[in-house]
Amino acid sequence: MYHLFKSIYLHATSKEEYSILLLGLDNAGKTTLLEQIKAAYSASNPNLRTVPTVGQNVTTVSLPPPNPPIYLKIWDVGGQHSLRGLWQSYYTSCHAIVFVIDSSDVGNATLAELSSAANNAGGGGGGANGIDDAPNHNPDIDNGRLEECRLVLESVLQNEDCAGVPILVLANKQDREDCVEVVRIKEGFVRKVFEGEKGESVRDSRVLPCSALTGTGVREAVEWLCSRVQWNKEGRPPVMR
Ligand SMILES: Nc1nc2c(ncn2[C@@H]2O[C@H](COP(=O)(O)OP(=O)(O)OP(=O)(O)O)[C@@H](O)[C@H]2O)c(=O)[nH]1
Ligand SMILES: [Mg+2]
Repeated sequence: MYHLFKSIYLHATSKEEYSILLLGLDNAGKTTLLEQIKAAYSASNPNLRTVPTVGQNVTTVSLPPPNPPIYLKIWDVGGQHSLRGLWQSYYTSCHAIVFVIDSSDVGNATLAELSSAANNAGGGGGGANGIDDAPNHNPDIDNGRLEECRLVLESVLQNEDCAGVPILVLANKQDREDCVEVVRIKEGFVRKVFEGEKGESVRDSRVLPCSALTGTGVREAVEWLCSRVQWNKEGRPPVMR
């Protein structure tokens, strides 16, 4: 009888916990985003004086009503080239991935040019390092780190440990005057990568604008994640805490 009551009590008082993995190139804004999420859900001030992450940062937030009573455990990992090999050790246990893009570092290309850069998937090795094959055919077009970003996003999508995991692409730094607007990142770049041969597996995805620095768009991002991890909970069950 004791055990029955204990299990009823534990069931009634425990909450689902989902792990969210923040990925993206170095300087994209992952740690700043983590700080804003932590601040938004714990009524504290964000520490926006970030330094490049070597290793990981992690924080757990509990969402207030009307959100469902769940925990999000958010993992922020370093995006520097030499650290990207560590990402895959997080894939099997994550419930969603946020891929953060610096919208001010994808160059000045038009929508059509962005698309053709995205279509340039080519046959190259395309590892997670983004330096092997970089076919930037037109020297007049400054693509910033778009090509590197494409290779890295493709390598995430291709990894079988990420199969079926919802992916939120955040077009970050939308507060900057020199940023590329979200529609261009979405239609000209991300959609092509997802529809390309290296991103072909069907998955739940969304592209949203945000500014991790000002906090704009951060709650919308968290709410999307919250709904999608729950929607996918048969595929990737939560941990009970
Ligand atoms: N203007 C602007 N700057 C931002 C924004 N988000 C981050 N930054 C700045 O971009 C720089 C890098 O931010 P981080 O959050 O440290 O970047 P990161 O992705 O964690 O970088 P790594 O740890 O090296 O992978 C910092 O100077 C931030 O202040 C944003 O939304 N707008
Ligand atoms: Mg960081």
